Amino acid sequence: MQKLDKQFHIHCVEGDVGRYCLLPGDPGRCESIAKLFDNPVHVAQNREYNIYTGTLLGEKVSVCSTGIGGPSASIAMEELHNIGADTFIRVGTCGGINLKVQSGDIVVATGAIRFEHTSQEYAPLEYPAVANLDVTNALRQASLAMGKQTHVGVVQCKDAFYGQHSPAKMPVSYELLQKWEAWKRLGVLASEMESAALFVVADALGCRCGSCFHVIWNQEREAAGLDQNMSEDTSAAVRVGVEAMKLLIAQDLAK
Ligand SMILES: O=P(O)(O)O[C@H]1O[C@H](CO)[C@@H](O)[C@H]1O
Ligand SMILES: O=c1cc[nH]c(=O)[nH]1
Repeated sequence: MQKLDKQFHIHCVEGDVGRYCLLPGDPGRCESIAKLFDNPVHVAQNREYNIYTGTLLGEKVSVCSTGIGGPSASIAMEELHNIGADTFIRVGTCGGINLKVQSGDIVVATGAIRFEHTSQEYAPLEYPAVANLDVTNALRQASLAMGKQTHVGVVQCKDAFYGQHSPAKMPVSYELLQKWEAWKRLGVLASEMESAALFVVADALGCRCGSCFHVIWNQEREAAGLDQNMSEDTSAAVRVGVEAMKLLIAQDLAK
């Protein structure tokens, strides 16, 4: 596929997006991210891909939703990269695993467990899904500056949302329950669905990618009788992602 061609899924051409891209899963989260850009314009919408472009610190920045899971997230990153993007921040939601992670907190991923399959079509399982250090540091700095309770560490990715939430009813419960116990003992912070694929695809393409998340709930805290809180307000994570992107742009401009 030619670089200048309209990209098959995201329906964008070169010039439509910036080198800096925010990647929420939910198409409905794009508008709230774009509202924090200067001069945002709605560029395209096709399938789960909703795209706006504006500027931050005078540099062109875009937001493109990825939909749910590694397959559609990898397509978004590939096609955005085809038309010039090379720096990505996923702004997602997650469910806490570690007991210290509470509803409404922010999680910043240093790496992601590859319990999904998209990344295996890019790299063997021995290869780790690691976030870019500069992006991760910017996300941590932005979240702490906002006074948010911030947890930095490993997240778990999977393909089946209900494999996380109803593992006992799955025919492969023996595997899901045993591995979940391992994630807990290893101190894994939270579970989500796209970062493992995004981190590995970013490495394959020579791009930078990091992730921050709004914690919706924590099923382990609930099971331990600690709380049953749930929060769907992603506005803080959105601001963390945008502020971190500004930090990266400022660093790049200073080079
Ligand atoms: O809120 P988003 O960014 O979609 O992220 C999380 O929410 C979805 C599941 O509800 C998965 O995509 C998961 O990774
Ligand atoms: O529990 C959760 C919440 C958001 N996303 C997930 O994948 N799991």
